[in-house]
Amino acid sequence: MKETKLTLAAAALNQTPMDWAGNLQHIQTAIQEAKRQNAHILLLPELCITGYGCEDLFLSPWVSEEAFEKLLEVKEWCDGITVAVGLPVFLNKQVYNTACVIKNKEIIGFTAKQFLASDGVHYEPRWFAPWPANEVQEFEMLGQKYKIGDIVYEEQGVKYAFEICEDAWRPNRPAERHMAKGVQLILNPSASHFALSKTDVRYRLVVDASKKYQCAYMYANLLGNEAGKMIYDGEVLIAQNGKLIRRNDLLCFKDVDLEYAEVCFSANPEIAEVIEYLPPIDENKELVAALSLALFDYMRKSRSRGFVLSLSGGADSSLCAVAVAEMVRRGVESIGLQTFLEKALFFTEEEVAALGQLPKEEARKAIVGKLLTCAYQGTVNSSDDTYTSAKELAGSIGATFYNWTIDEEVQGYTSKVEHALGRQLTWQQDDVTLQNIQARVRAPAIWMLANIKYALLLATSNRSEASVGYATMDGDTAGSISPIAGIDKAFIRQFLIWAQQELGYTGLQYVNNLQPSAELRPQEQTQTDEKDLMPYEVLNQIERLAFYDRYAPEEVYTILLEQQKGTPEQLKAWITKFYTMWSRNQWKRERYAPAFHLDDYNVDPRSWLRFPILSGGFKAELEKLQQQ
Ligand SMILES: Nc1ncnc2c1ncn2[C@@H]1O[C@H](COP(=O)(O)OP(=O)(O)OC[C@H]2O[C@@H]([n+]3cccc(C(=O)O)c3)[C@H](O)[C@@H]2O)[C@@H](O)[C@H]1O
Ligand SMILES: Nc1ncnc2c1ncn2[C@@H]1O[C@H](COP(=O)(O)OP(=O)(O)OP(=O)(O)O)[C@@H](O)[C@H]1O
Ligand SMILES: NC(=O)CC[C@H](N)C(=O)O
Repeated sequence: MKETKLTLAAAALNQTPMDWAGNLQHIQTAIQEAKRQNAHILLLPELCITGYGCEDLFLSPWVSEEAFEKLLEVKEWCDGITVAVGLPVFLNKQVYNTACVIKNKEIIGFTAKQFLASDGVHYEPRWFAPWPANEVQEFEMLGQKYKIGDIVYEEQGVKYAFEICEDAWRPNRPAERHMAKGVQLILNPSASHFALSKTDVRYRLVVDASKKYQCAYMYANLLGNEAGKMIYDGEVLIAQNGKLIRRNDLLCFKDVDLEYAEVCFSANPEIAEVIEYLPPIDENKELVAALSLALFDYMRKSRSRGFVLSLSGGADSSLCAVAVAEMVRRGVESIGLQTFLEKALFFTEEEVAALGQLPKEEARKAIVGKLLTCAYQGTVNSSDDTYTSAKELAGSIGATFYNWTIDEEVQGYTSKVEHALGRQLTWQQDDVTLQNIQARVRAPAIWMLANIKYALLLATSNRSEASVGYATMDGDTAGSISPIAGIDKAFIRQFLIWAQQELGYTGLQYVNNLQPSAELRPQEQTQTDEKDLMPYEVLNQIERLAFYDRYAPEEVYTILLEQQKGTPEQLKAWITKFYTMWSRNQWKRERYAPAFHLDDYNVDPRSWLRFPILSGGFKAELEKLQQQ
């Protein structure tokens, strides 16, 4: 085999479904950059012309037709370079998820995805048809004939072929067959959603495949919060024969993040620059990077002017506040102050100039002050501790902070209802009602601030309380996005300690000394979440065993008993409480504000976990459990 050297480039793109102009702009920028680096081949992410998250729009033939028109525009930018670009193709009344190869302004083929992603957050079989292995067909579009299917391409004698995202995740992956066809380079355009620690799986899929199939392997993922819920880390990998050659910094705030490398193809290729060491995964760092990029993209793509938050000084709302502060810190670090403010879309030229004059730290706080408005809304049941926590945290990050009480409004509603019923409401008889009215009365004023500021109202729900419906509907669930609803409470609490110590958020010292409490009952009752529910650690374990590992209630009990998580009686009581509350509160999970997918699973019925709203509530299974 004669030696050939090719410069390979791959770019992560921050796309948006159906933002034709924006998506094409990023594709053009990537092509220009790849040409500047004299790249022979440029790989772009899966479905990057339309965006990956177009949902049922993929079923409308006109969307594929429009994408084809855009492809013809992209083609014209590809002089002297080969570019792989993703789009849906409507053919024989079906839609195929394809990567189109354009070589020197000529379309030379479409590779169609063979394995459709259908687990967790993915629903591809609803829109696309899988392409059969080894099959190549011809089709006609706008008077031209094209090849589509399982194609092997060639660049200067180097044979290459594709695995499109999920293709690489299956045992019978196309790479198994590519080898026999003499393929030396595999391209993988992906839309692989972010989840904690997932990069490690991708690394192994790519690097191990390059070893197993003795080939070069290039991978390009989407970047950013594309369509609202899923976040993409923009991972770019280039590997050869089991060695990693290139990998970028994940979750950056750029529109286009391109990496390139010269790769030698021969019987025994010399691999010059090898990355020997990748730092170990730190899930806290991953979380803050994903959360802050997701918030920034959501804000600018929804054309909102920042965020409003009902800040209780407790863990959940404190995390939301820190996430916005980190959005500013990481964003400015990633793309610079000027670009960050321009991308935010609503800062005036004068503001940008004035902020540019300030010392770094001051500028950051001033930006947070514009982007985050918080209010502490106390009642007679609130403590000085939570007030101090909220005020100090807001002050330390520069957020705008208001403080008012809601006792008058609570009293107003309570008196009206008491008058109508002809009796007083009491904590003995009306506990939940008297709690919920406080949570509900916090909603209207905070919504007012959101309306005044044209800002997004952050709902602070976490996954643990979503599982058991431990929240007041239209009260503390009020909001337009729920950034942390995918993360469990135990993770949130350890994260805040880490953020205080490692990221320097000294304002978190107060919340880190508090026990989570709703503060909805009179203070002498010392309400805590864990007294109302069960230890969060146990709640999280039951949730995971029940809905991630999919065990039956009895099996969950046996596992927790073996792990000595409680006495038999305690465990039976907690498991019964969990399943009962889980079933009763599915309707609430249907009504949460859009949530980011961050952990390896979530409980959102619109993305990861579907469950009936009305059900038997595990009655028979829980009765059986009691007899154990
Ligand atoms: N299947 C179904 N479909 C539709 N609606 C259904 C339903 N099942 C019950 N409902 C309705 O749900 C309503 C009850 O729901 P909702 O009013 O939200 O209230 P509910 O779930 O009864 O109580 C809220 C719980 O959350 C706790 N909480 C509240 C606020 C903040 C915090 C905190 O941690 O800070 C904790 C509070 O201590 C209490 O235990 C009832 O009116 C009932 O009719
Ligand atoms: N005194 C308060 N002032 C402003 N908002 C409040 C107040 N009390 C509760 N809230 C709102 O209700 C939400 C739900 O309360 P919850 O207790 O679940 O969360 P938290 O207070 O942030 O954290 P923790 O549960 O750890 O105390 C809060 O995140 C906050 O948005
Ligand atoms: N777009 C895809 O095919 C994504 C599926 C793949 N299993 C992933 O999560 O990365």
